[in-house]
This record gives sequence, structure tokens and C-alpha cells, in this order.
Amino acid sequence: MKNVEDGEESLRKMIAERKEKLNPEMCSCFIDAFLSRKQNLEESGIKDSFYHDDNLLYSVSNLFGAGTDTMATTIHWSLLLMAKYPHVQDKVQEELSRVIGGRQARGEDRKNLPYTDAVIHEIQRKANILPMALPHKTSRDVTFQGYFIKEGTTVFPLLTSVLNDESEWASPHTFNPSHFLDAEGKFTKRDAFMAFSAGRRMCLGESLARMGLFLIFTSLLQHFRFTPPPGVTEDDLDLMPTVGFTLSPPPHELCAVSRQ
Ligand code: HEM
Repeated sequence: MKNVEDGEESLRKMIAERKEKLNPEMCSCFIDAFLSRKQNLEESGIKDSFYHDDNLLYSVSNLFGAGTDTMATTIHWSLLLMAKYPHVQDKVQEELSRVIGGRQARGEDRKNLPYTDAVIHEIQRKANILPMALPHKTSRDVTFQGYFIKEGTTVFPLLTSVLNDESEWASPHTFNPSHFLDAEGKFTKRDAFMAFSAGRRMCLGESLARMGLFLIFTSLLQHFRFTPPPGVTEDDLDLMPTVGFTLSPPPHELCAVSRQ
């Protein structure tokens, strides 16, 4: 609880600083945009909108909460999987060197990096970091595929069942980037890729997360080769997740060897 309170306190400070410097003509972040809308509504005499201080604090706190652990855990998985499957890492590094060389990757490079794109998707499928997404409550009685669900029932979307569905994936329990490649090696989208869930309440940060994962993963693999530490083999690297709010890889030591 102490950490939650400290977190809220620093967000309150951040919000107060942005409030002081607010220039509605030059909004540079979510807080500015929220405050500027709040100001507009108040100036037009609307005082009971959803744009109030508590909603701003909890929205910012939700964005941090939802966006930090998820990203860090996925990057942890990506390094472990690259160290465990060096032949996959070889192919990513070959593709990166051939297509973009030494310069930093940009969002638009993704379409020219089908293997790398497939590997990132497969990392997310295999890592399955939010196996039960988030719980939802039905707002009215529903009949879904013949099942009656009463209003007020808590529903967990089991993403694991889709990400490991044997009728969807050639080898659901194996790390296999070909799940996202066609016969010509082109990237292929899969409806059963639901790491960000589905429907109206699916991940709000999906496009930010996808861009972040692409830029961080490519940059790390351009600069470093990830290997098990001396005396440890690839087979020794354990993929059994530890259970928490997200499914994280078990703690590992890895070597990051500079490629420069
Ligand atoms: C690898 C990264 C991420 C993964 C795998 C992920 C996955 C998910 C999943 C499975 C949900 C639950 C959807 C549902 O309720 O069915 C969710 C919700 C959410 N995510 Fe993400 N997420 C990631 C990164 C982010 C980032 C970077 C942000 C924003 C900065 C973010 C913001 C949110 C928010 C606000 C919700 C709640 C949406 C709602 O309830 O309407 N996520 N995410």
C-alpha cells in the first residue's frame, strides 16, 4: 500500500506541475489534453463532467500500471527466448543487418522485416503474459452461444485457450515463429493472436505497445548477442513462468555480448 500511496503522490505532483504550466494551444501529453478539456468545459459552465481531478489521477495511474509491467515482462521473455533459441536470434540479426544495417529502426521498417515481426508476435503468443486478460462484469443478461449469463456475472476472457488452441496453431506449445509466416516467408496476421484481448475493452495501449516492443527489441538485437552465462546450456534455460499479476519468466542470468 505504501508503494501505491507513493506512486499516487508523485503523480499528484506531476499533474500539479503540468496544471501550472498549462497552455491549451500546446498540449504535449495526455495530462495537458485532459486539463485543457476540463478547462473548456468549466468555462462553458459544465461543472459535473467526467473531467475532474480524481479521474485524471486514476486514468494516468491506470496507464502507468497497465503499460509498464506488461512491456517489461514481454521484453524479459524476448531476451530469454532469444538466448534459448540462438538459431532464431541468428535469423533476426541477419534480417536486421541486411534490411536496415546499423541505423536505428523506424516504425515503417516493420513491413520490410517479416521474420523479426513474426518473432515478436510469437514471443507474445508464447509468453502469454495476461492469460486471463482482465475480469469483466456483464451489464445485462446475455445469451452467448447458447449459454445464459446473468447480469452482474464476472467473466474472465481466457486468452490462454486461444493463444494455445490446437486447432489454430501448428505447434501451439513450441516457440515457432513460422506461426506468423506464409510459405514465401511473408508475415501473416492470425485472428487467434489475442495477446491484447478482443472486443470493446481490448488493450487501449495496443498500438503504443506494438511500436515500443518493435523499437526496443530491434535495437537490443542490433547491439547485443544474448546467450546463457558460461556453464549454462540453452537447454538449461527454463521457460516455466512465475505467477503474478502477469506471467513472468523465472529469474535468469543472461550475457549480453556487444556486437560492435
Ligand atoms: C506487451 C504489452 C501489453 C499487453 C500484452 C497488454 C495486454 C492487455 C490486455 C490483455 C488487456 C485486457 C483487455 C481485456 O480486458 O479484455 C489490457 C488492457 C489495458 N491495457 Fe494493455 N497491454 C500491453 C501494454 C499496454 C500499454 C503500453 C498501455 C498504455 C500505456 C496499456 C493500456 C491498457 C489499458 C488502459 C487497458 C484497460 C482497457 C479497458 O479496460 O478498457 N497496455 N492490456
